[in-house]
Amino acid sequence: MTSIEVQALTKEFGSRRAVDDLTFTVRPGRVTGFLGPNGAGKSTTLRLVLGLDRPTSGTATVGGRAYPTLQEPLRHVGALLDAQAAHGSRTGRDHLRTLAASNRIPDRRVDELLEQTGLAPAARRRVKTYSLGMRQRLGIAAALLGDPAVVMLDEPSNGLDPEGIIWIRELLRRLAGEGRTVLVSSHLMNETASFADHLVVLGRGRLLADTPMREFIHARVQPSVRVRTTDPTALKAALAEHGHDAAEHEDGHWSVRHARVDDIGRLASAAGVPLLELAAEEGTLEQAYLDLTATETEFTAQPQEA
Ligand SMILES: Nc1ncnc2c1ncn2[C@@H]1O[C@H](COP(=O)(O)OP(=O)(O)OP(=O)(O)O)[C@@H](O)[C@H]1O
Repeated sequence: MTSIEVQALTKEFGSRRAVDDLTFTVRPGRVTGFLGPNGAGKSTTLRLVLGLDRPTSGTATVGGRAYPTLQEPLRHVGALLDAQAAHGSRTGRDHLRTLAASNRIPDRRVDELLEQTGLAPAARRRVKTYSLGMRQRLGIAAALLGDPAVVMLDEPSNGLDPEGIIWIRELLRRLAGEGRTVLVSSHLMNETASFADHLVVLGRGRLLADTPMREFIHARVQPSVRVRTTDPTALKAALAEHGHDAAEHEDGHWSVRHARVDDIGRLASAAGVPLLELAAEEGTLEQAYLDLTATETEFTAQPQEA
């Protein structure tokens, strides 16, 4: 089993600390969402893991080894960092073949990946004619060429159409289900919520959270019960009588905080309040993330140098 281990990792660019004493482990068999505002240090951390930058101090290893020491690295770690990186004058197929050859990966694997990523019809077109979404798919194909145990993707949904977004979600779930280590950075909270089991959250280069996604949400957002009725006065009275705190929304539904759906259902029924809708409302990742951003100083605006 191959984990990504980041240990006391620090990277300075001049006087700017992009990554600040980071320690975390990304484990196999689950999708880890990598979150944080612009400039938090996500891409720098991924680059350090891939040996594309040298740390100022600390280490980043994959399965206990530094990436540059891996032989035929595509067979161990697949990464998508920059979808624009492919050479525009090559065809998609040639781009993948070149990568495959340098890691002794057979050409048939290239054709498999072109099929899997939906690029087969465009395989013989030059990359410069590809849309952003197609380049993104090409980058994902490149990452998966060597059937790696570790997959790291920076904003993989970027530029994908709705069908592509569903495809990437299912792909990530499948890769984790196969026991691989999957680390995915994203700014899209709904997207991340749809595929991640675990979260690593950065703010100004520091670790703010390393926790299962459910715990991250539950620690910050109280679940509530959503209710709609034809008789708001009676509902309000019944809730107040039982000490429930309820808020009415513009569209006419009510949220009852810190409540269980069974209790509200029983209470409404006993009071003869007609219900049109009754549902448990789980907190969302977006709410939890915004709660964190509101409370952590690491999220406050970073002065940008000219
Ligand atoms: N090569 C570099 N030279 C100087 N500063 C850099 C360099 N690369 C990154 N930085 C700085 O390091 C900080 C972290 O940047 P990084 O790109 O890692 O953040 P990020 O979390 O990936 O952001 P985003 O969500 O916008 O992609 C930023 O302040 C950035 O300006």
